[in-house]
Amino acid sequence: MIQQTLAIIKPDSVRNNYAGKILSLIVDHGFSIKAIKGVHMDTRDAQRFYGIHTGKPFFDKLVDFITSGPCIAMILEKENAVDDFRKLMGATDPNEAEGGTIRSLFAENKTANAIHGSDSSDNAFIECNFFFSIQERF
Ligand SMILES: Nc1ncnc2c1ncn2[C@@H]1O[C@H](COP(=O)(O)OP(=O)(O)OP(=O)(O)O)[C@@H](O)[C@H]1O
Repeated sequence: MIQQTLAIIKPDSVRNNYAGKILSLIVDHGFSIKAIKGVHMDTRDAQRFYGIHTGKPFFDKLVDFITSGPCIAMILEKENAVDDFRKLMGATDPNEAEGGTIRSLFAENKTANAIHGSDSSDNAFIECNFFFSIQERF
C-alpha cells in the first residue's frame, strides 16, 4: 500500500552539514519527496509536536534540542513508507542502531539523533498536517 510519512532532518544534522547525504540516502531507498521545507520550531511548536512525551524525564531536553536550530521537514511517499522509513532511521539510541541506518551514520546521541519519522500511519497524517496542508489521506 502506498503511504506517506513525515520526516524531519533534525538540527544536529543540519548543523553538521549532513542534510545532503541524508536526502540522498532517502531518495536512494525509493522514497519520493512530495513536500519539503525548512522550519525553525519555537518552544510552543515543539511542545505541541512532541505533546505525547509531555512529562517524560527527557521532554525539556528534547524541546530545547529540536528548537536549537533549523530543521528540514518532508513528506515522503512510497509503498509501506511508515515502517520502511523507521527501518532506514534505525534505533532511537545511535549505539543500538543497525549499521547503514541514518542514526548509525549521523546521530550523536539519544537526543541529537539526526532524524525523525512518524511511528504510525495515523500519526503520519497528523504530523504531515502539522507542517503542510494535505487533503488526501494515505
Ligand atoms: N530515553 C530518552 N532519552 C533522551 N531522549 C529520548 C529518550 N527517548 C526518546 N527521546 C527523544 O525523543 C524523541 C522521540 O521519542 P520516540 O520514542 O518517539 O523515539 P523515536 O520514535 O525513535 O524518534 P522520533 O519520534 O524522533 O522519530 C527521540 O527521537 C529522542 O530524541
